[in-house]
Amino acid sequence: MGTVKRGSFTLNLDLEVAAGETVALLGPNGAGKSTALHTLAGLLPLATGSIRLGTETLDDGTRRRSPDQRRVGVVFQDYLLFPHLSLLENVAFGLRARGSTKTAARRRAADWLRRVGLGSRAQARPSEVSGGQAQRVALARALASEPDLLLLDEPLAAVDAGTRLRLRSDLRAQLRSFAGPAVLITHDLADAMVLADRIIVLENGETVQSGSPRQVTTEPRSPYMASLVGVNIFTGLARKGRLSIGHSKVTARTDLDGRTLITLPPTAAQVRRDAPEIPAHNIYPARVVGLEEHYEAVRLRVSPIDPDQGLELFADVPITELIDGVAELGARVWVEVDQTQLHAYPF
Ligand SMILES: Nc1ncnc2c1ncn2[C@@H]1O[C@H](COP(=O)(O)OP(=O)(O)OP(=O)(O)O)[C@@H](O)[C@H]1O
Repeated sequence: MGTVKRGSFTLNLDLEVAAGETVALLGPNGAGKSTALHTLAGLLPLATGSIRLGTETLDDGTRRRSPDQRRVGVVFQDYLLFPHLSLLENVAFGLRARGSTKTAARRRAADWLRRVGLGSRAQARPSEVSGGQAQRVALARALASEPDLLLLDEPLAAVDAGTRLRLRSDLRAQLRSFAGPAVLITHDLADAMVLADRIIVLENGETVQSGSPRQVTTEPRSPYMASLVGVNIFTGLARKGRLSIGHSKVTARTDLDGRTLITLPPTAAQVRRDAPEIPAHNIYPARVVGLEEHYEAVRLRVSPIDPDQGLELFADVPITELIDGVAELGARVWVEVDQTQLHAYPF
């Protein structure tokens, strides 16, 4: 790919997807995910660079194939099914538009509805099926025209949490059997992890990191990605076997050398009311500056009284271990960082 301009926003994306591979573009609102998807679909022009699909050039910054000249299947976030057509006619519509005869289009559409488990609902209208079923119709419609590239725009955003789990594994199976490249955009980490072989994290139009789902989650490279994973992230410096973190006196052993990123799970910071009997460099006084009730824990945001002593971080206190006076905004507490759970990796 290359760059895409949208008003004052610029997307700068280097994207290569192999046949049979699913890549997720993951990022916050306004990161440029839709811009990327619309450009691949032919709805927005490239400013520089090129888009190639197999041996064909779809856009080289000067000449561009229109959306209907591209063999690209798109599953939109809100599915865009025609309300007055049956599910069968919805799936057949794209085939008819691409020149299939009515009979052939209907036969193929019926076959695809069966493949997504909706063979018996072929005559229903979109208003008569659930959100999850509508999602499967949209997928069948995209796949029925045998696209060379499949694009999915937040494919599970419109379904409830329970349906989402089941639909996610169904969709994963469908993606596995799709032979071409697939690009998925989402801001849901679980969707990206389950559905994609590779994740590209986009922020402000730029790639922040890319790798396997495991790589991007174990070694997040931005505060956004760390917050999606649910870990604290800091910058540090490794020198002569010692890792110093931010300006704090909290240190740890390391084999690395140079600038590092460091994560710490919120469960690896203990919050206590009383000062320790034996002072240690990983224990420091702090104040509770934020508080969130979670299912089995209270997540506290603690800020060191002296920024040169400790780290500002999230700490989870299990409900079963809550002590009076700790889970209160403004409370003065002691924080102990479990150094064994600090994970450092090159910056
Ligand atoms: N029609 C438009 N004209 C000008 N700028 C636009 C237009 N649509 C979007 N933008 C800008 O482009 C940037 C990227 O938007 P985009 O919709 O690609 O982000 P996104 O990652 O898909 O976000 P979301 O998750 O909110 O859909 C934003 O800063 C937005 O303000």
